Order: sequence, then C-alpha cells, then structure tokens
Amino acid sequence: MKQEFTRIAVKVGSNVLTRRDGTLDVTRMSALVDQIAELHKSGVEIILISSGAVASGRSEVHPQKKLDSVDQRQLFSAVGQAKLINRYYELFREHNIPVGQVLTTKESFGTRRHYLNQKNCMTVMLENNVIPIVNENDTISVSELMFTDNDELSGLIASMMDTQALIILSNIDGIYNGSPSDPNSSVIREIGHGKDLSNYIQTTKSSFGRGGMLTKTNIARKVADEGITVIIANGKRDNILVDLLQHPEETLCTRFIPSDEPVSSVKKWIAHSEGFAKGEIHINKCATEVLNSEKAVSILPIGITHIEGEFEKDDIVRIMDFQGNQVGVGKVNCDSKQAQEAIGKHGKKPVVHYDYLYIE
Ligand SMILES: Nc1ncnc2c1ncn2[C@@H]1O[C@H](COP(=O)(O)OP(=O)(O)O)[C@@H](O)[C@H]1O
Ligand SMILES: N[C@@H](CCC(=O)OP(=O)(O)O)C(=O)O
Repeated sequence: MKQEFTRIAVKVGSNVLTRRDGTLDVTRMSALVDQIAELHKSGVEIILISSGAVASGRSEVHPQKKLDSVDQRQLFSAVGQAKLINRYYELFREHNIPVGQVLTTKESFGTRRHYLNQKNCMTVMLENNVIPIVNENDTISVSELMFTDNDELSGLIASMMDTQALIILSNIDGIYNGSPSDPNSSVIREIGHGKDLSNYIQTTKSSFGRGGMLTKTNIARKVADEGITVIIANGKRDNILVDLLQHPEETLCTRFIPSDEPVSSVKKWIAHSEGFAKGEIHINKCATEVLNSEKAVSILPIGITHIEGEFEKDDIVRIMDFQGNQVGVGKVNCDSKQAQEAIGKHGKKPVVHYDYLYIE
C-alpha cells in the first residue's frame, strides 16, 4: 500500500496513555507501539513525542506532606518519565526496534546553534533506525521557561525535522464544530488556511492534559502554514495511526491543509522562536501594507516608527504593525542602538532581512 508520508511526528497526549484512575494504560501503549512498529517497518521515519510522565508518576508516589504545583510536577515527572520510557523500551524491544530518549527544554531551542544541535541529535537517531521518544524535561523546566504543552513541543519538532505530517493523538476524534458533548456537533474534517476556529473551542481540558484544544489548533495552524499536514485524531481508537496513513479518506480526524508555499529551514526556526524575542520593531502604515502584500520585502529603517527593548545582532524580535498588532517575527541584522540611529533614514541596510523574516 502506497503511503502519503515517509517522515512523520506523532504526539501522544497524557489522556491517551492513562486510564481514568490516572494509572498508565499499558494496553493502549502497547497497541500504539505495535502500530508505530508496523509503520517503521514499512519505511516511515517516526519521531514520537510522548506526554504522560506526570500522569504516570502520580500513581507511583504518595507524598506525606502537601506539595506545591512545581514540587508535584518535578516529583511526579522524575518518577513517571523513568516508568514511561522503560515501558516504551520494553514494548519496542519486542519488535527489535531501538528507541532513544530525548528530554528537552524550551531554552534548548533558544539560539540557532542550540536548535541545530537538537536537530542533529534526532537526525543521527533516525539515520540509525532509532525512534526518538521526546518529552519536555519537566524536572528542570519551570514556569516561564516551559512549553505551553507538548503540542507546542511537537509542532517545533515537526518543523525542525522537516516532517511531512504531524499527527496529534488526543482522547477525541478531532475538532468539533460545537461542544464535543452536544449530539448536534460533528468533527470538522478539513481546515483550510485562515479559518477562525475560536468560536468552536471550549476552554475545558481533558483531565490529565495541560494546554487544551486551543493550543492544539493554534499550533496546528502555524505548522500547516509551514507546509506540514497536521492531523488531530483519537489515540484511543484501535489502529488509528495505520488507518490515518493507509486509509486517510475513511478515517475520522481533523486535517489541517498545509500551505503549498515552502518555508525555509531558518524561517521555520524563527517562526517557533517568538518566546525568545528580545524586543519589538514597530513599523508604519506603508510598511505594514507592503508586508501584507505578496511581495518579498525586508524591514528597512525608513519604515520603522520606533523600537522597544534592547537587542544584539542576530537576536529574535517581534514585528508590530502601525496599530500595535504583532505581524511577524524576525532575526535582526544589527543591535538596537544601531537600529535606533537608522530609524526613518533612506538607503540604509535592512534591520531584518527578508530571508530572516517570518510573517504570520
Ligand atoms: N471544539 C472542540 N473539539 C474537540 N475537543 C474540544 C473542543 N473544545 C474543547 N475540547 C477539549 O479538548 C480536549 C483535548 O485537549 P487536551 O486536554 O489538551 O488533550 P491532550 O491531553 O491529548 O493534549 C478534549 O478532550 C475536549 O474536552
Ligand atoms: N511533559 C508533560 C506533558 C504535559 C502535556 O503537555 O500534556 P498533554 O496536554 O497531555 O500533551 C508530561 O509528560 O507529563
């Protein structure tokens, strides 16, 4: 059977892997591993992003005194991640497939050098037929340095590793066009560019998840805009992964249609680096209009009205339009002092060159 994709990222949410009582659902894990093994053997390269550390650690330790949320997360994830990876290791070993653990933090993607280092690590694993199993290093990533959730992490990995698809497995069949519990609502099968979904998404989260459906849809849109198909499907359904790849038409899920305009590797990094922005570049109305057109343009000093924050050359900055809305992210070509001096002047070098500018 011909498959549409040859390299995919699969994200498995906490709820897929845990039973109602919070214990690790080894039967479900085993079923998913069997499917990943089948795809792997048919030649598909797979990167697994698996949540579940905190959820699986919770049932293992019973603290004597009440712990705050940070202590809880650190304790449960330290115990739970060991348990989780151990299970994966054993389950994949039955298929003779080696797996490797990649624990990462948001900071590990902060500079281009760090980013490429992470990319190299996973590339060498794939080249050696090892399936990377990625999770956030919850023991050391705290508050503002955390990913919103593993949906954000999985988007970053899919983008960094140039996968053709990102499959997000949750405990629901896809995005519903209303409350999932309302019998009149149904799963939206395809989502094209620019579709606003905010009216459909409820703020309720599944019991063990972190970000909820809203982060899933935001990430999905961003990743699809970079040319990667994103699929949200139910990881609790039997054979879901194999069906999604081998019988895409008949398998219930929400599919984000990818943009057909390729995005360069460095722009993908910039697109996912917003959290590291050191400053803001505010542009005037004329520059905003040119940026919104189809033309490939750089941010020139003549179009800048003011600059906020202090940055060094090669730092990441936010690009704000004349109304103060963020319209993009870019890597600066000079420091903030030089940029300040050039504001409004003709014939100066771009502050952000087009090649390092990601427009949202
Ligand atoms: N319109 C919607 N369609 C589908 N699910 C929704 C919608 N609005 C809110 N949700 C909720 O989002 C949950 C999935 O997100 P989340 O809890 O983050 O899962 P995961 O643990 O898999 O990351 C669903 O269980 C559902 O309760
Ligand atoms: N790193 C955490 C993941 C938390 C998280 O994002 O969970 P989910 O929303 O279920 O993907 C863990 O392993 O428990």
